[in-house]
Amino acid sequence: MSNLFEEIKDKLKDANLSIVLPEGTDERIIEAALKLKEDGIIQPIVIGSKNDLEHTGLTVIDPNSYEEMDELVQVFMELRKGRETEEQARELLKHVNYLGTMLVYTKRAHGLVSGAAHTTAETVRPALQIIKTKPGISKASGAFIMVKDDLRFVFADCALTIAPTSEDLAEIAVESAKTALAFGITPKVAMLSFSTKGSAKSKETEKVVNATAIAKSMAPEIVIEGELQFDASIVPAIAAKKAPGAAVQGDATVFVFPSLEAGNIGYKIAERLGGFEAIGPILQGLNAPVNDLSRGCSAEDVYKLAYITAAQALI
Ligand SMILES: CC(C)(COP(=O)(O)OP(=O)(O)OC[C@H]1O[C@@H](n2cnc3c(N)ncnc32)[C@H](O)[C@@H]1OP(=O)(O)O)[C@@H](O)C(=O)NCCC(=O)NCCS
Ligand SMILES: CC(=O)OP(=O)(O)O
Repeated sequence: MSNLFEEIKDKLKDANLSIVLPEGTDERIIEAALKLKEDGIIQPIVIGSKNDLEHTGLTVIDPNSYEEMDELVQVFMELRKGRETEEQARELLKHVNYLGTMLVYTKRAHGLVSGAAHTTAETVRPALQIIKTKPGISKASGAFIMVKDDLRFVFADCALTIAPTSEDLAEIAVESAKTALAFGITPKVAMLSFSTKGSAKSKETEKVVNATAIAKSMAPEIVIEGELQFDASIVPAIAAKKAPGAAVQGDATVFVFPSLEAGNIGYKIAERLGGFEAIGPILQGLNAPVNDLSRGCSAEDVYKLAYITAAQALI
């Protein structure tokens, strides 16, 4: 993965991109912003108090004195088509995540990383309302790149859709395969379940069976297999027993979890017990890159996610 970051930095060298970090009151954010500034590859823009942050030498936007706030309020009201009054819009844009998201929407910044001090809902709701999903994508989803030594996997959805339908899971599978490709991972997608190839039958397993069929029809060029238990997706000998002839033979690289419960719990177990580094959640399917952090993140996580976010802006 260290190579991946070197590759990313190399690609970004002449791109002149800026990433907004709305949580200027969090020490981890400031530490990461200073490191990004020192690298000189992407420009961090921190939202916070100019007085408190003056000594850092960082580019700071202060919601209380931002000279372009009136313009942002007008743009926000236009895009929200009268859902908020001007007073409500002004109030919302005092929230750092709304202001940061508007900076991205109006192309004053190329991407946003937040969530060290906010919940996922507080971080992503402005992006869902303002930046919205790409044409043809019905729901955004959140993937993690899981890294340990030379192993790299994509786990999804670990962040957004609480109870995905078969259609949602299929879309998550295709988007996750694209995320894998974008970060140098050859996608082999496992649609996870507690059943392998009909070993159990229930509405939950049927949902994954249907999702697999839909995903295959959406992207016949991608290797997608399901329904698979985790062991059958990652251990060749178990795949040979439980799923002989399946397109994935213990060599899956992209794991699509059947619900947010499974995905969020699964990535944290791999991270905290399995010793994997969890980079993300990387939001997939949005019109511009906005990425959430776990509140348990380190300054290093913020720093790395800022590079990943900038790399998404180039895709
Ligand atoms: C993602 C989440 C915040 C959206 O919830 P919400 O804001 O209550 O959703 P709402 O139904 O009010 O929708 C708000 C807007 O977002 C849009 N939206 C909601 N979910 C979306 C999705 N997955 N993709 C794209 N847009 C979505 C809605 O269409 C709506 O847009 P509009 O205002 O333009 O009509 C919610 O599903 C959630 O809390 N998920 C779990 C997050 C979490 O805690 N994850 C674990 C830690 S990572
Ligand atoms: C991604 C995630 O689980 O975020 P948090 O730990 O902040 O809830």
